[in-house]
Order: sequence, then C-alpha cells, then structure tokens
Amino acid sequence: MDQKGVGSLKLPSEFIAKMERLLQNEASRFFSTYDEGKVNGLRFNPLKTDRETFLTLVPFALSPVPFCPTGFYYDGGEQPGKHPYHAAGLYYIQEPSAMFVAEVLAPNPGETVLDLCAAPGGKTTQLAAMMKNQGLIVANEIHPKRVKALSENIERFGITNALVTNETPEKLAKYFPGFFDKILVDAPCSGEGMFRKDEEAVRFWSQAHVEQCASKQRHILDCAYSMLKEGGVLVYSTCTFSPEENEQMIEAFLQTYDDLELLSIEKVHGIQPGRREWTNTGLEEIERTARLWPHCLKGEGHFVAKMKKTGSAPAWNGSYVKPNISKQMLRTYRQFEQEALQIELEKPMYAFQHHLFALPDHCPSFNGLKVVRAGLHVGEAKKQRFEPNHALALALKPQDVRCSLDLSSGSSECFKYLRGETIETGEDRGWLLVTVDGYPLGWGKEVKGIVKNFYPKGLRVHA
Ligand SMILES: C[S@@+](CC[C@H](N)C(=O)[O-])C[C@H]1O[C@@H](n2cnc3c(N)ncnc32)[C@H](O)[C@@H]1O
Repeated sequence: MDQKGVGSLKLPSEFIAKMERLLQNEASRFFSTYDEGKVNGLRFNPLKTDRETFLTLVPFALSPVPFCPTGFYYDGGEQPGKHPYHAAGLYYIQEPSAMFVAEVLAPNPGETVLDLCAAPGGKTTQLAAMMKNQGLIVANEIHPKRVKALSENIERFGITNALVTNETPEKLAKYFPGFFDKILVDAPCSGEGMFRKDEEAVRFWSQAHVEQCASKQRHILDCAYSMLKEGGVLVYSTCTFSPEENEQMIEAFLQTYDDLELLSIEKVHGIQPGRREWTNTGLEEIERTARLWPHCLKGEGHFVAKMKKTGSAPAWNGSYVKPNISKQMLRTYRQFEQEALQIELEKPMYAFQHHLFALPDHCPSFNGLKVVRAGLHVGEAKKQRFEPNHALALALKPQDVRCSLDLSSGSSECFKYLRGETIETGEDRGWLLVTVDGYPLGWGKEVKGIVKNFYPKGLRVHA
C-alpha cells in the first residue's frame, strides 16, 4: 500500500488524505501528534487499595488522568508491568483515553452488566471495580486465545463477580434477551487510534477494512440491543477515527430502533463532541457523543456513544444456576477453610468436575455456553485434600487468612517467589498467603521449614 512518512511513522496515503479532508484546518495539529511519543497510562485497583496509599506505595512518577479518577500517566522509561505490584493486581496498564469508556457506562454495585467484546479486560477490570464485586458482570470474548488473557486479568484484579464466556454475540443474544441493565460494546475496529502504539494496525489499514469493521460492529450492536432491559443503558466505543465506524454507525443504529435515546456525555478536559457534519443526515444530536482526540488531550483517541432503551423489552425468562456441589466436596473445602482462612465463603458453590467456584450474585444458568470462569475459582478437591486456586489468593486480604508470608517488593525473596522457587522460613505452618508489602501474590505451602511455591507456572517470571 502507498505510504507517506508522518513524524517517525509511515502511514497509508489514503488514510492521510481522508483525515486531511475530514479535519481540514485541524489536520496539521492532528498529524503533529505523530511526532510525539505514545502516551502511557495505568489504573490503580480500588478493590485492593485506595488512591492515597497507592500513590505513597508505587515507585513510579505518576500524574492524574483528568477524565478517570483511578487513572494515571506514567513516563515511557518506566516498566510497571515488571513490578511485583503488577503481579499483585494493584494496577492495570491501559491506554489513557480507553479509561474514559467505563466512566461513561458507570455501573453500580448490584447491577447486571455485559462487556460483550472484553479481551484483554481493560474495561472489564474497571467496570467490575466500580461494581465493588457486587452484582454480575458477564465478560465475553469471541476469540479463544484472547479469552485466556481476559480471564487472567480478571483473576489478577481480584474480581469475584464475573462470568467469563467465549461466545459469539448472537449466541449470547439467544440466551439473554432483555437481561442486562448495562452493556458495553467496545467494538473491534480499524484501530486508527492505535497507530502510534501498534504497527500492525497501520499495516492492516485500508478503506475496505474500515467498511468490513463497520458491518461487523453493526451486527454486534444489534445483538447488544436485544439483550438490554427496559431502561437499560448501552455504551458503544471504538479506538478509531473513521466516521463510518463512529458517527455514521450510531446514526444508522438510532434510525433502526426508535426506542433508543442518545444520552449526552459531558465534554470536559478536552473531550470533544461527535461531528454532525460527518453523519449522512446532519443529525444534530450526534454531538451528544464524545470524541477523544490525540491533539486535544493526552491519549491516543477514542469515540464513545451512550444510549438508553426507553421502550419495553421482553422480560428475561431464563433460570438461575443452582449450586451443585456434593456434600463430600463441601466438607473437603470447609476443612481447608477452617485450617487456612479466617473467613467463611458464603456465595453459592458450583463444581465443574473437581474444581470449585463461588458464584456471583444472581448468576444465570450457563448450560450450553462456553464458560471459562464462573465467579471466584476457589480451588480443586484432590484426594482427601483441597488445593486453593491462585484466584482465591488474589481475592483475599491478609487478615482473611491464618498465616501469611510478607515479602518486600525490592527483596530477592519476592523475585524468587515470582520465579517459582522455594523459600526457606524454618517454620511448618501449612498453607500461607504470600504477600508483597501486604498485598497477596499467591499461595505457598510451608512444610518442615520450606515454602513450596504455588505461583502458577504460566505466570512465572524468567530469570
Ligand atoms: C477493542 S477490542 C476490546 C478491548 C477490551 N474491551 C479492553 O478494554 O481490553 C475488541 C475485541 O472484540 C473482539 N471481536 C472481534 N470480532 C468480534 C466479533 N465478531 N464479535 C465480538 N467480538 C469480536 C476482538 O477479539 C477484541 O478482543
């Protein structure tokens, strides 16, 4: 494809010409952002810590993202993904403009929420944290490989109210008509806002791809619409600039469903309205949507639209999942609980073969769906004993367990643990919650002075 140099990047000539035509005298400001480095952000995890504590704890220089109370910019020279606090789920590394989307959906504790295109979980982790682990969030990802990363991020963040599925939007639409209070469609898109971060997105770009994405997005939105409750709220977002995937997508969607009201998103901190002149009908209300432009704020770029279903919806008539755990399995678990924990898990328990899960509130029956995680993975019943899962460790607080081993974040012992090595302690206390500066990292089992390492093999750091 014909390309032209812009800043340090080579961009498709057709994309440059299109943006020049769309942005006119704003285009030079837009293109000048390609001379600047990408913007880096992370979001702290309010399920595990609070803002003040977080700021005194982390060793990176941070400055606040103005449109996300949990978001911070960090300097490109830092490597927060390699710090033990990342393994402990104290933050999620996320492009800053992406942080605005969950703020717009703003779910409340106890609601029923769907994140339809969820991997790798940036928005799911933010939504679930806003829900304070109460209610239900169905986090779905269509691609089997990407759903694994989603599930791991949910685990790392200590999220206990997520049903993680690996389904198509149409399959979910059949299961959940009229079921959700709030739905996020963070759509697969042509990724024009990712060009500074991701060379693949540049290579993949063509006008034909923009149009393919638009037709996929429309299908996903139709599925999402059918899953909304009466009064339910749907947020649609992309990380691309093309009007076909943004203003024109929402314009056509609103033309199809006359019971959808477009809600206004507050335009503060450099956030701009959607462009009326880029719709096909000059739709004035499109200015209620939001555009985050790299030349107007510190972020790579996003589009966000928020809609409410004002008409009636068929009442969901599915059933809720029933606890299925055997008495023997429950006994094995309770014995572990008495030995190792100071709390009792009170959620309904569900067994997938030997694996035990504590279900989210009001969990719908998921028979026939590809479920990757149902709430909190508590552990596995083995012969006469119970082995706690890593997810349980990351969802606990040190005061929830009888014994813990606290390691300092700068210590060699901490990195030994993350590499999967044993640690000598000289004691014999059984299951230990291993923590870094008081935040859970995983399990260890202390026998005859040695802590056997239960940090999952797939997560271990290589020396
Ligand atoms: C923009 S990404 C989601 C990012 C995610 N929400 C986050 O914040 O981390 C879009 C996701 O949609 C998925 N996807 C691709 N095709 C899809 C389809 N036809 N239906 C639903 N999801 C699809 C992609 O695999 C990708 O994970």
